[in-house]
Amino acid sequence: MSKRRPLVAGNWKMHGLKASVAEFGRIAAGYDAALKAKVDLLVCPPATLMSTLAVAALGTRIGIGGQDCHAKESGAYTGDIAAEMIADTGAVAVILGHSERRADHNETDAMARAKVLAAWRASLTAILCVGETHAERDAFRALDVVRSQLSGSLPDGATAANTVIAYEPVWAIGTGRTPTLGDIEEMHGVIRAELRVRFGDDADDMRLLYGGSVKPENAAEILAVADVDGALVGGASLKADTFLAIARAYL
Ligand SMILES: O=C[C@H](O)COP(=O)(O)O
Repeated sequence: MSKRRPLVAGNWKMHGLKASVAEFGRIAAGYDAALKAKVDLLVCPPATLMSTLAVAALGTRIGIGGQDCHAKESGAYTGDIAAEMIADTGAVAVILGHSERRADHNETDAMARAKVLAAWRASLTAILCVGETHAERDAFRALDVVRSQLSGSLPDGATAANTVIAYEPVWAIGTGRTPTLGDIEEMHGVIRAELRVRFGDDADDMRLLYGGSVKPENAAEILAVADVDGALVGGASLKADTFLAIARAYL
């Protein structure tokens, strides 16, 4: 029997100033005993807020995560952040291979793979994102694209403790559009099957998140889909009310 505990993760992307610490406080205040019993929460703020939120999160059981890291431990890489630096703030996870990184920074599967290894080196959980574009789905290539992203960006050595996979169809991010529940189930089933081939029974304990326009209105039906173990939430994670409402779908 699977030991998967749901995870609702918020990706704040490039949103948030010092004033957002109060919003995090509202998330922490609303993460009550009933929610704590059912679902893990993770908040991934911009790098400028990571240390502050890691301190604010002490004692709340909410994890803090980064949104990207460099593959190297240190060096002359202006503007970059090492996984070790993320861990040093008190953060416990890092989002990697997000489609916005792939599109805006030309990140390849090989680069995402190197970053996953960096995250593990720093004892961070890697939240590895995969997902097809709309053109790829229209061309019936979505399953193959995601299989290929997984094989190219997920190194051997993945475990339920060090890795979370987030399926995020690129065309569903920030658009208000979502795949059908059947399409989400099919994709998550394929990802689980791929993980089983590589990692055996351990794959049954790995968490697979769905991401892309998750809101309070659609959370319950999406989170009830087989092999969906939580959500990676963008826009709706910026407000405590909507973020917590998504988590409450598990109550
Ligand atoms: O990482 C989060 C996703 O890109 C989803 O963003 P969204 O919830 O704003 O569609």
